[in-house]
Amino acid sequence: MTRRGVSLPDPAASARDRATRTAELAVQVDGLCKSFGTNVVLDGVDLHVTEGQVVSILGRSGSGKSTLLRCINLLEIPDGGRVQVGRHRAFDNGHALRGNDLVKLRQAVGMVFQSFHLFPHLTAIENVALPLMQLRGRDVSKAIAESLELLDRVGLAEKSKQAPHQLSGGQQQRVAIARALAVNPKVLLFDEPTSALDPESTVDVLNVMRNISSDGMTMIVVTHELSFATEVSNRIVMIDEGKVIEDGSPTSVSRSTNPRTASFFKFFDRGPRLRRDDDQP
Ligand SMILES: Nc1ncnc2c1ncn2[C@@H]1O[C@H](COP(=O)(O)OP(=O)(O)OP(=O)(O)O)[C@@H](O)[C@H]1O
Repeated sequence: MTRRGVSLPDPAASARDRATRTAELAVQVDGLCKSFGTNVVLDGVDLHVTEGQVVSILGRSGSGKSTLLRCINLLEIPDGGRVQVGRHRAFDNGHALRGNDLVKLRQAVGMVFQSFHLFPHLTAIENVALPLMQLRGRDVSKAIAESLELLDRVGLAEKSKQAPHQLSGGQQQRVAIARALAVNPKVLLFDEPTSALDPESTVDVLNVMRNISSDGMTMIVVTHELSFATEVSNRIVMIDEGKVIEDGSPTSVSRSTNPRTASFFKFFDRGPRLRRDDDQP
């Protein structure tokens, strides 16, 4: 496989240092419960994420990973527990934010989906400019200038005038990441951002995510990419049957003797390796 990607510093170390220095909680989830009918999906999940941390959420299919993400930005309304993002009390004491408070929460929490969710009738730059105009009050020329900078950040400035159907899946996902960054979120949630991509596009997208993490962005990433989980994130949380069964450093979790964790790591291939500074060209 071609290993194409940008050469980057070690973001895990810098993000970890920053997190240790500030130790401010960006996301606080306590006792989160969510059921769909009789299907208990989240059963008392706790997750505290400090600013600058990159947390990978791992677990078998159907274990509740996406539901956890979707409860953080209230795409799903929890049944119980507490969710706080920065100063936004998303869900507390049975009450979920609504109206303008919900809009503000959604600005604080960017989300990147598996299937990109770009507007098909808009160009790449228009997709990124839209939230800048609608949510951050930029005029057209300023929104376009900022969008170009964001597209440059994900390596796509030269594709700014292309429509989504003229871009590869990996390029579309990078536009989606630029768009998520446009609202200047406090935290970015990624729901299996590379599951629909070929290995080469996967490396491109993971390298962009690594870049963003090295800039200090707080990230919670549902992924099956063990390379990302072990090489980029500071922390791995494993969910199994709606409960957190592991929460620790990539090294400690990947060496866990818990049979369910061990079989998970054995089952999944480590995936495409990300390129580091010391890689040979
Ligand atoms: N809106 C919904 N209505 C009913 N059931 C749902 C809904 N969303 C999720 N579920 C169920 O909740 C369970 C957990 O789903 P979830 O998508 O959170 O799992 P996951 O760990 O992200 O899985 P995967 O890795 O396959 O994406 C599954 O049994 C799923 O069918």
